Amino acid sequence: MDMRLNPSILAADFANLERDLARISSADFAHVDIMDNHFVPNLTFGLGMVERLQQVSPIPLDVHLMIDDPDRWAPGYAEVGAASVTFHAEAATDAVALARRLRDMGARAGIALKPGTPVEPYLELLQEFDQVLVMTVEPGFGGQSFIAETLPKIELLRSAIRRSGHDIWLQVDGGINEETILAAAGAGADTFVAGSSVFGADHPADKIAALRAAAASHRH
Ligand SMILES: O=C(CO)[C@@H](O)[C@H](O)COP(=O)(O)O
Ligand SMILES: [Fe+2]
Repeated sequence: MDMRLNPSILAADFANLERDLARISSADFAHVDIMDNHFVPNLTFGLGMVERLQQVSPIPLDVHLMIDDPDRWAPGYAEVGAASVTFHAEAATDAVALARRLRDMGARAGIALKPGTPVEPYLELLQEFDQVLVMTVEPGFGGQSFIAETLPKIELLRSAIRRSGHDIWLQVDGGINEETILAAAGAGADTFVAGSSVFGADHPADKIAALRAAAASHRH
């Protein structure tokens, strides 16, 4: 099974994003957290910033929308060239229609679930998505601790993805470090977002390699 390691630039230096994107060029995607101060109690940046990051990033962008009304706003991120656009199930009015629209625009379509959101309603719809993001912290802030109670949801999704026969990426986001990545990989995650553990390291490239090696050692 392929795996991906996506550093979150939420933990980068916002005054030096081009420099920090260069520091993670050995990663698969740069994870970009969009927060609107409504869906989550924090605010980051929006479409204009993503358009510019897209122009200077050495690796493709994995956009995570923590915003209200993604049905209206998500296609704009596909339009500026984000490789993947993930919106929250709790915020979308018509998740399937939105995912189809994102795919038509050439982006990978992702659906995200907060720690307390059950996955069962989505298990029959998995083929509509290219990736599913299981939040392993409450969305809104970096630097929180991994919530181990999310592991059964990851296991359930891994089984359902396997049954579906589709190549759907299973992403975890929040509190991922060299210890917690073992549990997430063991439960079946194959795509790992890590913010503070990568950018808090003296050498982000070495941390990316260490996280990859840890995940590979516990591959499902
Ligand atoms: O979406 C989010 C937070 O809501 C994440 O992408 C964070 O940026 C992850 O940060 P760490 O927990 O790895 O510090
Ligand atoms: Fe995120």
